[in-house]
Amino acid sequence: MKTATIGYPRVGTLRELKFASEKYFEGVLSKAELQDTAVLLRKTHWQMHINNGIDFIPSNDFSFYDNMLDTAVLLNVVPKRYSSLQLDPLEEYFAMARGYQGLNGDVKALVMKKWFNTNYHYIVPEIEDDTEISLVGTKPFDEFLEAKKMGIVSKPVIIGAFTFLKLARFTGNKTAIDFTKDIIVAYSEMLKKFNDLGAEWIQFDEPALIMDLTADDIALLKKIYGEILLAKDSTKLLLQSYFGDLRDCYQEVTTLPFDGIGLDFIEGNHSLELVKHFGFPADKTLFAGVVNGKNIWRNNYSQTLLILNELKKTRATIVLNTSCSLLHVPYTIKNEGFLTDEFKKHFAFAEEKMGELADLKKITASNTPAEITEYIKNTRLFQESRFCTDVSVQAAVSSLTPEDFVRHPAFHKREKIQKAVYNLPLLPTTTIGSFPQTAEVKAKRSVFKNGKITAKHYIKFNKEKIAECVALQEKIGLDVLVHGEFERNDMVEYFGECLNGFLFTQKAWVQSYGTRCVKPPIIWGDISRSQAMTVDYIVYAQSLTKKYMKGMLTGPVTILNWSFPREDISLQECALQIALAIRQEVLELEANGIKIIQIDEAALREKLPLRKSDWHCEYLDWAITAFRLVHSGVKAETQIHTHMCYSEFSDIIKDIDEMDADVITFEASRSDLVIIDVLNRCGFKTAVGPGVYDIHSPRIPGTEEIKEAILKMLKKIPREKLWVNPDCGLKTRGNAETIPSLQNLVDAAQEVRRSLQL
Ligand SMILES: CN1c2c(nc(N)[nH]c2=O)NC[C@@H]1CNc1ccc(C(=O)N[C@@H](CCC(=O)N[C@@H](CCC(=O)N[C@@H](CCC(=O)O)C(=O)O)C(=O)O)C(=O)O)cc1
Ligand SMILES: N[C@@H](CCS)C(=O)O
Ligand SMILES: [Zn+2]
Repeated sequence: MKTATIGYPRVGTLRELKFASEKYFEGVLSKAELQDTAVLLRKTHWQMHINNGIDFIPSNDFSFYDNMLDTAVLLNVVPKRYSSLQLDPLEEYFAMARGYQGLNGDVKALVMKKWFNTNYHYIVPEIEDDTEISLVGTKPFDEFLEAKKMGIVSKPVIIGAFTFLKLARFTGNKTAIDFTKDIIVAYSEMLKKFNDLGAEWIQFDEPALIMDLTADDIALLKKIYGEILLAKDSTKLLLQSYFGDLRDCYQEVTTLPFDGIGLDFIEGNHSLELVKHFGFPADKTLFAGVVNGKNIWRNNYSQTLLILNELKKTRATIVLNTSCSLLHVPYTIKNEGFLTDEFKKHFAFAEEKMGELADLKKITASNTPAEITEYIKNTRLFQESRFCTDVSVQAAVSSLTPEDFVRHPAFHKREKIQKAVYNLPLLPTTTIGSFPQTAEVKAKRSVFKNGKITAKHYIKFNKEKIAECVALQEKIGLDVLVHGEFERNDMVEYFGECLNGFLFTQKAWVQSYGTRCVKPPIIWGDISRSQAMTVDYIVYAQSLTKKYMKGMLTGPVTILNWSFPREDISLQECALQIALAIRQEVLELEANGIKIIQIDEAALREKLPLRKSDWHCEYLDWAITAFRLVHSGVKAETQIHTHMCYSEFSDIIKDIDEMDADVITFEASRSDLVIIDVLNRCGFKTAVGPGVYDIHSPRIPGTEEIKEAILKMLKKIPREKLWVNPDCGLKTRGNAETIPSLQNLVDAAQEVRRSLQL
């Protein structure tokens, strides 16, 4: 069996692309220097594939920001507000990704959304009525030729036409169907061009096919590929799915004349069943996603062989593949100096996963796989005990009763009590928690972590930052203050470091969006809290002001979803363990006089199963209850806030209300406040703070712009329920844009209060 990967990380083992891009944005690095970094990274990644003997090596998986954005540019899907800036192509590309504020104009960034059920974010292409989709770009061809120069006939990877149209946003009256003719022409030309360049295979990524599909979707799929496939010459076409199974279109896909079909046997719960039930055409190649592209635990070879043995029965050619792009895992375990081999041997990051593919190739080639050294070693690993249980934690979870998940008194009673206690102005202003993580803050943490300064020195520094932050917020005139989160490297990793049961890494970076990366902690064992994690800093921050200081925590579902989870216990069990630990922190904050506590559940929507039928049974029932467990023990007057980064929750609005928080803040500005209508229609009880400006972009929103957003919200949301805040935390921003943006926010809220005589 041959081996393949769907795509590879691109940010660089030491985040070279991040640093080069950020220097380019600052004007410190030239375009040519940025391109040099990109060339070197691509070369390195291809070489890694060669070193591991991978047969199908991807190209065009590289991106300066995001592959959906790359595809939009390739297809001439550039909204006029960007093309009219008259920037050079790379600048125009970054203007779409990050917004632009400069000599040529002032434009917001395109909408950014979660990439399926991952912590990666894509840029949403915007198709206007007069957009002319056509193949205008050259990136995939250039990168194919670049690989060819290294002697590699790579497998170009392109977002497929179906997924592109399904994820795009149509801003006028036209819909996907009005653009199919043009997109078919563009993709057919692409096929021809690759054929001329000598590509043996081309991979069209179609993750949208694993979602619930309507009859119209299936008709669209058949139309698109029925025609694109007519343009096929000798270059073979691989339809690659991932993040689930093709249960709604398996027969259509296997009937179309693709040369290869990529199926996910990790997240695709029905994939094996579909193959067994309907068969798989013996004349096609089955790219079998058997190595997990999302989690970092080692592959269990004996279990994988069971799947492969079933697949062999189809008599199709089988290629050993990852379940999705390796973009979602870190580069290599080799760089982890702090983890001992006892731990490391259980993990496989991107590079090690290629090693696993190579092992499986060797094992499957043998008539006596059980005698192959790699197989024996792997079997032993899975027989070993991992010493990761804590019986007291397990007992605490199993003794939970339904009453532990209910907060008293009920919402409306609490609302009245809190109104009387807090005496906040209408439209209270606040922020989401973090303030700019400046170079100074990161450098101080770095020297602390490297043992060059003492804990005492580090804590003193953080307290100085907190004091500055509190003074700044008072000066600006915000109503509810935050401590700024200067002590946190990340809102999840920080808690992972404080809690028992987690492992953390040094260089295991994974791209989240653009130049932003995260280092997800690893859930190794049962989770517990042995000491307070935030209380000292929050209590200190509260001591500096008469205003309310929000305690700031990350919720159990988000900690779980943004970590690498265990595979030996259920996600529900793990979420409840974390919930019990965070609950203790909530109660300790309350006992220390903190009246308002925010428990971020930024990632709650993210892991909602991609198919509606699985929402409740597989997720919401335990995710919402885990959150409720965290705050059900507080007093009526303690105000619980939560925050979600994305407003993509119209369809689970009742469940969000069921979280029973007192206030929820969320992203709304980058998605045109659509969510506000939904809140209005469904009689949402929780008070809301829909973000009035986008923090993912460096542009400074004007007071008028923010006033407009507030007034628009007030048309749909009762004034007693509306909070005014940015979209998300300010950690990625600099002080230069944060201070004027927040001042404009406060000025806007005050002007609205005056104008409406609130
Ligand atoms: C809110 N979001 C988050 C998501 N996921 C998370 N896990 N966390 C989030 O906050 N998902 C959705 C959204 C949007 N996504 C992100 C993702 C990442 C960031 C971000 O700001 N990332 C930072 C890295 C943060 C971090 O871990 N910092 C560390 C390390 C800092 C560092 O680079 N240190 C240098 C040394 C510095 C020196 O010596 O001067 C080094 O290690 O080499 C820390 O602060 O300690 C990023 O820069 O990408 C935001 C939103
Ligand atoms: N409290 C966090 C939430 C981000 S989603 C922050 O402000 O960064
Ligand atoms: Zn957020």
